[in-house]
Amino acid sequence: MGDITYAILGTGALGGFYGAKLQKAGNEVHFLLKSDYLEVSQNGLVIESKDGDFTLPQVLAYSDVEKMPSCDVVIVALKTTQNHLLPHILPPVIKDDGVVLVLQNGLGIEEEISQIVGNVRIIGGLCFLCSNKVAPGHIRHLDYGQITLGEYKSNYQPTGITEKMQQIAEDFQNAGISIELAEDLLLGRWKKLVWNIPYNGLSVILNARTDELMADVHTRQLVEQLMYEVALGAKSTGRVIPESFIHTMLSYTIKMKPYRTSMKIDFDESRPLEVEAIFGNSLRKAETAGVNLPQIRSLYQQLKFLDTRIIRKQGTGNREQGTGNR
Ligand SMILES: NC(=O)c1ccc[n+]([C@@H]2O[C@H](COP(=O)([O-])OP(=O)(O)OC[C@H]3O[C@@H](n4cnc5c(N)ncnc54)[C@H](OP(=O)(O)O)[C@@H]3O)[C@@H](O)[C@H]2O)c1
Ligand SMILES: CC(C)(CO)[C@@H](O)C(=O)[O-]
Repeated sequence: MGDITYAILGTGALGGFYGAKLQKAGNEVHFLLKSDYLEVSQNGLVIESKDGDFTLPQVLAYSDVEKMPSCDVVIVALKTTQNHLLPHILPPVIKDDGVVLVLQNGLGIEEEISQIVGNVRIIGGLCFLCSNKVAPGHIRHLDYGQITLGEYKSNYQPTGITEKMQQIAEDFQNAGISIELAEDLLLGRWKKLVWNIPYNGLSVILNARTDELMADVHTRQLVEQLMYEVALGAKSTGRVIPESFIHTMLSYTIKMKPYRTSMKIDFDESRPLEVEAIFGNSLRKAETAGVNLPQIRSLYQQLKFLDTRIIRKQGTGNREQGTGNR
């Protein structure tokens, strides 16, 4: 049994999958749930995975953070559209010398979290994972799973490889989760956006899967142009994404099983979209450095239109941070 205790805030496709793997390997894991709480507290979690199916008939499930113990590592696995909840749900579950591990997509989230729990360490994780929640407490892991970990320091100064990163990496690796350690979290986050910005955005706007976007000469070109614009964004913050990385992402996606991106799934299910964390924050970071990213801005404007329509229909608020009027 590992010594580090874990809390999972958001037991969905990603949090449910990694949390279950950590528990299966013998770690103490506390799972926060919302609509699946009753099912999971009674019947546990079911994981269908390309690496082998398993069930955890009993898990430590909670519907209220006030009932959870404070933990060494708190994994933020909500959709970023729910991050407005963090000032309320994060402080009660994190130990004073604990670590917040942010496994969400997007940019600038660690900065936002440091405003809430400035006294604890924050590590970001870029998850190359294809996983869906198919029923309450039932996760389907389709492909990949590697996480790139990088520690946050104010203004995203590179931290190098820290001992904390190595300790957490060890637990994840023992649980069968492949880990890469990054010296520079901001560079890692921009690199992940090279994938998420074109595919998440275009899959929604053009109603297409990744294979369809890659099969058509025009959309393939558009994907590539957007990737280069993400690299420009990275450069505006002093980070260099080599051209070879863009080629790697293009061929990685061609080899990928036909994939409906998570933003497309959210759109199809009429759930709020992670527009601000992925697009808005990237535009704002580049803009602060005096760089305009017109093609990304165009995606952002279209996605905001669609997102606003979803939110109006639901009558609920997507309270993702951001000015919302780029
Ligand atoms: N899935 C992937 O393969 C993947 C890959 C890379 C990165 N990511 C990123 O990982 C993050 C999480 O994505 P996901 O795919 O795991 O989303 P998800 O399946 O929607 O999981 C989020 C979970 O948070 C729960 N939740 C929402 N509000 C809550 C609350 N107030 N209290 C407790 N639980 C609450 C949701 O429960 P309800 O269903 O009850 O609302 C849901 O189960 C996103 O930033 C995404 O971009 C995902
Ligand atoms: C990029 C990805 C499809 C898997 O590599 C996944 O990490 C995602 O949706 O962010």
